[in-house]
Amino acid sequence: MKNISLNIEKTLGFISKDAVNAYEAQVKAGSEALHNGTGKGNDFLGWLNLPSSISKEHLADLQSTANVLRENCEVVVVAGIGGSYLGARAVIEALSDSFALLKEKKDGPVMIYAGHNISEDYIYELTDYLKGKKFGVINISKSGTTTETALAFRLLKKQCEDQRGKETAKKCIVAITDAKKGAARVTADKEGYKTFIIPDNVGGRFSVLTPVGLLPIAVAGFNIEQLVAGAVKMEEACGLNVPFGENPAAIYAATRNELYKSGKKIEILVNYHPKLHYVMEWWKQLYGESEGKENKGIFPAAVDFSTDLHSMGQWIQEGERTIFETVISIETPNQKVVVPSDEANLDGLNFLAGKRVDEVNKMAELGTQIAHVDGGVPNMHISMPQLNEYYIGQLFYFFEKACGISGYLLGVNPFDQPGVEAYKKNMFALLNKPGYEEESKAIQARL
Ligand SMILES: O=P(O)(O)OC[C@H]1O[C@](O)(CO)[C@@H](O)[C@@H]1O
Repeated sequence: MKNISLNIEKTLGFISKDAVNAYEAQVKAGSEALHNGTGKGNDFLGWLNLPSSISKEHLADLQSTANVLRENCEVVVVAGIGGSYLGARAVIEALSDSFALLKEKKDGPVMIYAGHNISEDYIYELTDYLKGKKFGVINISKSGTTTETALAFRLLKKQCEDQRGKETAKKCIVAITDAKKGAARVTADKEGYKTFIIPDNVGGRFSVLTPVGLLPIAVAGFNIEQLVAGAVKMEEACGLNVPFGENPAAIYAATRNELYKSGKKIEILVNYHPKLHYVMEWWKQLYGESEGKENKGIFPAAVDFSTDLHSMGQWIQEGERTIFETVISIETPNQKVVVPSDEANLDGLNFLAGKRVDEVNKMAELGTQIAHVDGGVPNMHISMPQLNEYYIGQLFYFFEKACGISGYLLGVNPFDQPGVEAYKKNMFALLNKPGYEEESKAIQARL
């Protein structure tokens, strides 16, 4: 079976191959720091050997819990924010039929999301949609105290109990949280929910291969064994002893850092299949929270092409030359559609007749790559043989490993996120949360 592969050829007019290769020693030091646990944030390295340490029994436990939800729920709400929902959503949206929600016949529960915003309209519309429905909830929060998620869960728990009764609700609510602390743990223990633990040493954005990602993905009907198998494959392919030139995580980390050093401050992740939209969102959190600190770090952005070629395409082609692109390309689509011939040919598209739509998409991709490189945008290319669980598993681990190395190359702690506390502190002060009296006074004086 093939692996995902990385091609950096189209960055080499902007940075030299020698400059990339010159990172070899630094990358080795970074990888060793990860594997030996001697670098910054070394109490959050549980993700590193996670794929190969997932047991069959654990997967079976997840699958049987997923089956209970599948059997008892027509809708399952995944409540979580950031790393506590993006990985699951990334896989579920990438692998689901784009119109699954509109189809009468469903293969499993409808998967929807909550706890990732504080919009009153969203919460109203969600709870309204759930009225009269047999729904369940997967409540995901590592800290167990995240306001967005806790607020949504408070409403969903009540609605589930009111609609389905306490006993059924108990069967249809699952908590994924810390082993001991946090409000989500306290509630789950008190109510007797089935729970899964997020290991202490796995941060939210690295948690997709824990129950955080695996349970919702299994509930949606996707193959978590294959997802893990793909990640295991990349754990090997990006391992400590794999030579620099053959290690995709090492090369990606080195190339993006060299591009950054040369003035390319923004990395745009690109897809040509909108189903990958949430894979990009997952990646944005992974790199944004890991690297954006100490007044440095590449800004991770993302676009869906060719859609965004008709909006952001102008900026990318001719705006400030501080960007580079990383394209995720799917070699073979899962479906086949051929462009039909038309006798009148009023739209002038007969030159495409007989071709697969993917051939047109691939020429859009190639044409864009050439145009953007000509326009001063270095281009990295990640090739994914197919869109399935196995290759998404590979992609996840590849990006995680590269992120750890890249953060160390940049000289930051890739495993903390102190900056996200600032808004929370102000919000609590403004809402007069008990314990924030001093902050409340201080912030009121500034208004
Ligand atoms: O799982 P939790 O603790 O609710 O956190 C959710 C998200 O919030 C953050 O802690 C940022 O506030 C992320 O790092 C994390 O993925």
